[in-house]
Amino acid sequence: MDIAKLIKSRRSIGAVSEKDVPDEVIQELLDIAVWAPNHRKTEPWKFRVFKGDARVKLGEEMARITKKKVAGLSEEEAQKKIEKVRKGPLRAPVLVILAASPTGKNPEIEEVVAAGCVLQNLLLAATEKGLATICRTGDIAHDPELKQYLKLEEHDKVIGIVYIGYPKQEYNIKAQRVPAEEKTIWFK
Ligand SMILES: Cc1cc2nc3c(=O)[nH]c(=O)nc-3n(C[C@H](O)[C@H](O)[C@H](O)COP(=O)(O)O)c2cc1C
Repeated sequence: MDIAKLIKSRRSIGAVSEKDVPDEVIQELLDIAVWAPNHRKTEPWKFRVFKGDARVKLGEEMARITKKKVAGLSEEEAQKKIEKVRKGPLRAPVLVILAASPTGKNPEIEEVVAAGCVLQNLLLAATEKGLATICRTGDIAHDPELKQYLKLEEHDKVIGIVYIGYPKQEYNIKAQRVPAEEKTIWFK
């Protein structure tokens, strides 16, 4: 697909079927995604892939962590929040958690940006293959305890949880962007 068309047609889509996305397809997407620019070739990113029952266990871990953080909410609100977090990972057959892993060789922002480029590569490569994706975060994504569960280092930063699956239907989602012109000053 023409690159401009691909970039503009990518949309965040959460509603996917339970149909499995083969491991080889996910591996191929990750192998494409890592072709991102990165200063001093530090390649400051890590992936954690969840499929099958590992998603259930991830949801349980997220619920366990969330339970500790619902002070101040009513019993009903707390329960609702915990259950939402528990079920979260079941919304797609595959979750790719992408983290930036700053190496100290570059300013941290540069390493985070490089991982952000990986994110966009991943989303576009998936779109090109007819897969639906959405990157989600929320408080839980940045929780230090979750990082441990994900076998990430303390200084690693979760960029997002990318939900990947086959779309339930064809979507024609209207989207728009503020023209770049409105955010640009040219110096000539
Ligand atoms: C780092 C990052 C985190 C995001 N977190 C969430 C999220 O927690 N929940 C959500 O619904 N969408 C999340 N999104 C997706 C945005 O909502 C989405 O990209 C935006 O609405 C624009 O829509 P589009 O992706 O279809 O162009 C996130 C996107 C990025 C890049």
